[in-house]
Amino acid sequence: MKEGPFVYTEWETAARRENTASSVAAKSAPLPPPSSGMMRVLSRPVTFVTGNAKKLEEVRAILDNSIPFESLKLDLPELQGEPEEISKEKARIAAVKVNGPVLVEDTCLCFNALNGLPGPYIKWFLQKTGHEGLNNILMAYEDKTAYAMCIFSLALGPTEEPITFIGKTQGKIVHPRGPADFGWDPIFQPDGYDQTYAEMPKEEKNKISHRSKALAMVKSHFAAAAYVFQNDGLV
Ligand SMILES: O=P(O)(O)OP(=O)(O)OP(=O)(O)OC[C@H]1O[C@@H](n2cnc3c(O)ncnc32)[C@H](O)[C@@H]1O
Ligand SMILES: [Mg+2]
Repeated sequence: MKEGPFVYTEWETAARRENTASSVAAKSAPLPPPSSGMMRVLSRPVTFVTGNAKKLEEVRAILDNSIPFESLKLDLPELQGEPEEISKEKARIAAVKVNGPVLVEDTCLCFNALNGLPGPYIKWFLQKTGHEGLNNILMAYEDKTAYAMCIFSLALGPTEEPITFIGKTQGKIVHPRGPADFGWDPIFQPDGYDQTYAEMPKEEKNKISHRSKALAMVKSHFAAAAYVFQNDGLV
């Protein structure tokens, strides 16, 4: 089947609307010429590639079957650089491995006192210093504010430029409270709440989280692009 261009125009509008409404940023690759109205056919559902079972759990709950996707547990390399570039490169690598459309996600925890660090390196900071260590780093600063950022990158194939979707939730770093079953959830208290992510019921976190804001944009993109799946999304 012949592949047509993306329907980007409407999505761009939707993205700007979202942006104003919720301070969520969406960025795309340089846009191709306006759509001729042809639909983009994907040979199969998008593969969400992650090595993190907790992320997958949240993505499943938030998407709730709104986008046909399958998942693949694969530990992709932890890259260095600016968060958006890391996420895009991750998508390129995943698309080559899967040889098809992929969605990947990179999560950052950014301390304002440290101009955004640890950011994409939070995984190592958490592993090496733990929740208390992360608090100790901030002892040198008055400013305990931080934001959680999630960057999804969608690559429709191994040679295609990934599109990114960014969701942010503002909050502050606190001493750990609540179950320690997902990353830095116990030390992140979102603005407007007196509970940490870890203390909140899952459904509540999924309503306001960095991940749900980014996924709202992914959903808008899929709705506007109206991709057609050759096998109707059934694998
Ligand atoms: O395979 P991938 O998808 O890369 O999964 P990962 O566990 O390596 O994840 P990242 O590279 O994005 O690193 C982010 C770190 O932040 C943690 N993390 C991700 N999302 C989180 C969330 O919503 N709440 C708390 N911790 C989170 C995660 O466990 C990692 O330690
Ligand atoms: Mg990773």
